Amino acid sequence: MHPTKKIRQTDSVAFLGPKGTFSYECATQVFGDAEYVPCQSIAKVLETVQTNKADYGIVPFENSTFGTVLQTLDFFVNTKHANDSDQPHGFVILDQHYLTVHHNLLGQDTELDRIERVYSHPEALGQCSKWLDKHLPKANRVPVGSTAQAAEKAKQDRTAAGISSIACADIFGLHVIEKDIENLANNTTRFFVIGKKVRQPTKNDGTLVMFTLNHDQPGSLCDALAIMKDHGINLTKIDSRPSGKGLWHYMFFMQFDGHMNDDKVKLAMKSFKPKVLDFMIMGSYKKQLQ
Ligand SMILES: O=C(O)C(=O)C[C@]1(C(=O)O)C=C[C@@H](O)C=C1
Repeated sequence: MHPTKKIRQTDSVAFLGPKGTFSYECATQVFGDAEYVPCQSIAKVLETVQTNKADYGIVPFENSTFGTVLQTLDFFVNTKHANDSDQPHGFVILDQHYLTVHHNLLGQDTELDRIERVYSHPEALGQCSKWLDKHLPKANRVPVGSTAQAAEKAKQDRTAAGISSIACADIFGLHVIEKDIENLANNTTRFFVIGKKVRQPTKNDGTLVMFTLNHDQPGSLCDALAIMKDHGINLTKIDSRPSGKGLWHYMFFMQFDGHMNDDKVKLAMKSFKPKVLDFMIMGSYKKQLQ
């Protein structure tokens, strides 16, 4: 059983809606019976947990084909510090879940020639770019809030199609024009489970932190990363996004092995923090096989 399934049945889970999205599929795999709260955007999912309107939230973090989900990172960047806390105001990452993602072209009309536009979430359009280039090179690619919103749009327009989960064909009463149109057959999205409380260490965990740096000081990133090496902590992913603090100024995201409450990690963070600015621990989660 997945560790997160220990929740009470009355707990509520915010997800990128409506029902039929991959976020919904992931949420039901993780939480089973729960009260589900559909949200219009990834930012709204996080805000819903932040403002206590749901106990948990599910957000996509990265995809094996198209990379990091920028909408999620950018919400993290804008998260405010709560007093002097190392943790962002209102939520922590407490678990993760991998979902195999198969995309399908859905529409009212099954003739490819008549499709003038294709709706989907920007991540899904990216994950299906090769199929679209080959089979629908002239169709406009229109980004919408989620893959299920794409199916909703396709239901309103005979000359459009949506890239969505297979479940959306039944939910919205659409034909499956083409199945499995993702660039890579093993297309997988990694989701974070967001909540209020950090989980206990399991001896096989990962942690995500974010920070900025003094960009004028040569070697400041190198000096910070050297601390992790010195403490024998393995780094597993680094991202950067505009920090919002000025032109060409960045927020760095660093993922590494270990739990924020492990003594080894605590010691490393004590030395790491003075080397960086705006440091925040986003959370720790059990590492899993995909
Ligand atoms: O639109 C959806 O179905 C979502 O749940 C969002 C999302 C994403 O943002 O990555 C989730 C999984 C897939 O990678 C495609 C889209």
